[in-house]
Amino acid sequence: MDRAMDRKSFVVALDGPAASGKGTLGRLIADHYGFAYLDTGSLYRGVARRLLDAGADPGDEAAAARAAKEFSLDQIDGRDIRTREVGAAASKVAAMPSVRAALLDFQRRFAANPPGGARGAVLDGRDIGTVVCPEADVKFFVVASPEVRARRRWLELRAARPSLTEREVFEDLAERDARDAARADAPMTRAEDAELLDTTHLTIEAAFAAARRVIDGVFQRCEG
Ligand SMILES: Nc1ncnc2c1ncn2[C@@H]1O[C@H](COP(=O)(O)OP(=O)(O)OP(=O)(O)O)[C@@H](O)[C@H]1O
Ligand SMILES: Nc1ccn([C@@H]2O[C@H](COP(=O)(O)O)[C@@H](O)[C@H]2O)c(=O)n1
Repeated sequence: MDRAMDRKSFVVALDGPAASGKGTLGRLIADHYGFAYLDTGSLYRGVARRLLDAGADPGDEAAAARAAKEFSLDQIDGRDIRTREVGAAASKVAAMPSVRAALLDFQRRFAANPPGGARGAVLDGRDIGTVVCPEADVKFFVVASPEVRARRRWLELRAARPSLTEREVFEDLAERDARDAARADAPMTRAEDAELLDTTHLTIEAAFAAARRVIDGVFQRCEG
């Protein structure tokens, strides 16, 4: 493993639709291999949160681009960016090329020079394997059925919002996924060289074990 990682930062890219399990896997992979982890969705959510807090329209591209240019991760410390409203607004600002351009450099720098001197980086999002890090060492496209994803996200959100129904979450995810896949700039799509990881019937531990097998296989090929 050491020789494989002597060189540049080792990059793991995780893409896929909402609530498929990318972030869960990303954190586990980063902990296991001692890599830095970046949830790139939090950048788009942070921009959206800022606009909503300022009473601005998330459809206002000039305001969104300004917020993206001024964005830094510490702006989201302690802020609730995991709400339905922020998720929906994030996918609107994420369709704007000027917003994506303003956030691209930060993501690429994180991958190439992971913070804390880590030897690798795990990034999860929608366009990591296709646009942000097309040269990533390992790419996954993580999926699960829409029903299973809606259930998982509903279980997560209902404590803060007991009136929320599973159907509403299902519809939110369907709308967001459709917008993310249809936009012209950096749409959500599986990179040709990405491993498809379907977590519909996998526990978190089983999905993590499947991801580790792929990553360990790449390490071994690098060493051999
Ligand atoms: N294999 C699994 N089995 C059961 N629950 C899971 C599994 N993977 C993830 N979860 C749960 O599903 C929810 C969504 O997972 P996670 O946040 O990792 O998805 P995500 O793809 O990163 O979503 P988003 O793109 O919206 O950030 C979480 O509550 C997580 O604990
Ligand atoms: N690389 C990325 C990451 C995210 N987005 C957009 O942000 C929205 C929220 O992301 P979550 O991962 O937190 O669900 C998502 O729906 C995308 O619109 C993106 O475009 N590119």
